[in-house]
Amino acid sequence: MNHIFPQTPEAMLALLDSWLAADWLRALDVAFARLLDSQAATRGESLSPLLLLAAALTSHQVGRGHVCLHIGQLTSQDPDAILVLPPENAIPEEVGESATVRPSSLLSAITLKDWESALNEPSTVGGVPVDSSFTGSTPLVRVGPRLYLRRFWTYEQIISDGIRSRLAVTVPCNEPDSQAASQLREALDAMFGAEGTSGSQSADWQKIACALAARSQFSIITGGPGTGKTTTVLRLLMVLQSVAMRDLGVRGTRPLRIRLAAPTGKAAARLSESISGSVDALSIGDLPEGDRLRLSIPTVVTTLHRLLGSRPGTRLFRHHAGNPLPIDVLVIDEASMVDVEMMAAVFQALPPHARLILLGDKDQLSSVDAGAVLGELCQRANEGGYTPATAQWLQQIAKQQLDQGYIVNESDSSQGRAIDQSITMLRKTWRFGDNSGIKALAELINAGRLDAAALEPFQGGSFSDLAWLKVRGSSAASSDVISMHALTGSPASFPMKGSLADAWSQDGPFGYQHYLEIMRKTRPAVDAGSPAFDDWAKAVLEAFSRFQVLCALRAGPFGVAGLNELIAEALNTKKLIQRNGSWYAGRPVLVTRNDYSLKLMNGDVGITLSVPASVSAPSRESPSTRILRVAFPMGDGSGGIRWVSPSRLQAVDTVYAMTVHKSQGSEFAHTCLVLPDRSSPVLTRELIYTGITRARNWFSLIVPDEQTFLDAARHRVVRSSGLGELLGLSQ
Ligand SMILES: Nc1ncnc2c1ncn2[C@@H]1O[C@H](COP(=O)(O)OP(=O)(O)OP(=O)(O)O)[C@@H](O)[C@H]1O
Repeated sequence: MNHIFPQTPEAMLALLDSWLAADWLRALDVAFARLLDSQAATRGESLSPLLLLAAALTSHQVGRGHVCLHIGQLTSQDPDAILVLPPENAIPEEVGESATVRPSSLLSAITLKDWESALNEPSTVGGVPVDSSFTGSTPLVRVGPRLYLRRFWTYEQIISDGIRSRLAVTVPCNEPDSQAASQLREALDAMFGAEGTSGSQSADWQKIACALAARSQFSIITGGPGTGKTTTVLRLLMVLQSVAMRDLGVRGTRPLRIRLAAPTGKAAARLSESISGSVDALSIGDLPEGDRLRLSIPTVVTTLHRLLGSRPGTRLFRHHAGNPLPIDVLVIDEASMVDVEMMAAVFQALPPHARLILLGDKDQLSSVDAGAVLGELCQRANEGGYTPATAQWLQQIAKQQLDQGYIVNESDSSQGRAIDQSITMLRKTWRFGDNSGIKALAELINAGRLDAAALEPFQGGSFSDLAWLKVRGSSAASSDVISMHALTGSPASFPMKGSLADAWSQDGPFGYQHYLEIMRKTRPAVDAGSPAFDDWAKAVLEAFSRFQVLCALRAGPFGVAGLNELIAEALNTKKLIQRNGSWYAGRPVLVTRNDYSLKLMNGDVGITLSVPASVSAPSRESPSTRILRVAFPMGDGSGGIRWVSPSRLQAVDTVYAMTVHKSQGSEFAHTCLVLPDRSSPVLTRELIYTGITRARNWFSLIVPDEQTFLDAARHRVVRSSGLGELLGLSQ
């Protein structure tokens, strides 16, 4: 240890306090170290300063999305980078070198052996081999180089046990000559055709996904935007239900009880809309169950919180191992947003026989809270990792021939694990045409093949759905470009030509002026009655959802606060809104905290409208008196509007600009991503990819500096966790 390393617990706690004062750590992180110190003192023990540091840093890493602290990395890599200390937004003058010691200086002489001996404290740290069942109650748990808060170690165990027990179930259709296999074959052929929907030339990954998911109690279907995840899961549910319905009448059988869920209200509403529109349109070939089959597929999608029965103010749910959900199949969409704690709660609430199907895009940003469950489980999805036995089964049941590159060599025991056999990556994009710039840019970023030359076609106007706007730092000229784009969507900056441009401009790309014009032009007469105002609100909300400005940061001119102000001011100047207070007609707001009494969820978007007093509730005011109310979609599949008084909204932000993190699970016809003028640890490949893939028809990028974009696209996020190792996916 070097001379600056604190030699006593008191000195270490004082150092942690200085990190807290400098805003490097959260109060929670330091309080945790203090708690361990005082617990040890009551036992008459004294903990080593290094252990106290480890405790605070483990809590710090959890706050940053990691499931654990990777001690090995602290000795082999730059600790400042691993811990992001000083934090990305630290102001150098305030936390100058003299004020605080950096982790790199503090830990420069600390070896792995030092860590191991400090953590060898059985009353505080439970040390366990990778998959032993640990029943101790120590506040920290160490598994090899990973140090966990016990709660988070437990979540990983629950998830891994839930997956492993489901993968271990032998399903009858696994045996190609069985009756179950022949029923599955028939149902798959009815839904996809004997050769699959891609024709006989290439593998139909959707049919493969259905077949693999049908033979496993746990499965994942991953893929980029528009690769058909929803379409595939719908067909899968039809296949599962059709097979289940054939057995009806056999004692004890009934149609499958299926539930669909998503992590946020927004994502749930989007899946619900997509499924409702698809069930009737789906061809079910000559399956004998006919319309009964369609009716047995739910179209209502609930949030995970609602499904599990969250209890406000607690971490507990109404459904858990002692009161499991009464279901047979659970589908979770947008699973990349589900953190370890919620995923563990799902596994606990599922009855042991229930099938779990996860859908999501493995390359998107991970959950806001700790964990990267989908990304970690899908780390080998690109390569396939199917065993020869799986490939042969797919050939017999789905009539799909896997390319050799996706099949592992059976002699390599580290490959072709059980979990690999239940994951399918959809590889063909159906939503975007071959000339789509959105698709090409997203693929380029994911492939990591990025340099200035590769960006040229995107900047040079080769794609009609993509606009690349360069601005110069935070100058007045930059502000003008951003405000103009936010107002109009700048159709002229999309390289559309001639009559195509005219046709397209009818339908976009729009900016915010569009929804404000709809608001002004289609406002019902004051005595039109509540249904007319509901319809008006729906039209305004729909128009608003056609465009969204996204950004990476919260603060600064290119962050949420700066952009919201810039855009609101520009709309005000153009008299599209009248900002005479914090609440005004046209103000769009984003709910930032669940509010169960108002039935509003974090992420819900509403628009402030001026309506007659009688619209939202019986009122003593004169019917002609106009008041401000915020219109939110009801979000229960009814298509209704919930009117809320602004004074009741405690946690909302204006949402002309939204962070990419908040936009997960949403999609907009025109998405504009504004990047800051300097690199930041927040700017990552996952963030850029998630931003681009929120766009359905048009994508515009506003970049002050091309290098910032390139740096971001090269910077990957790797969250520390042990789930992959527990399931044999990584060492
Ligand atoms: N096999 C297919 N043949 C023809 N069209 C398809 C096929 N699969 C999907 N599509 C179409 O592609 C579009 C995108 O499909 P879908 O919504 O299922 O994709 P997704 O991966 O769920 O999209 P998202 O990224 O929005 O979650 C839909 O219009 C769908 O009808």
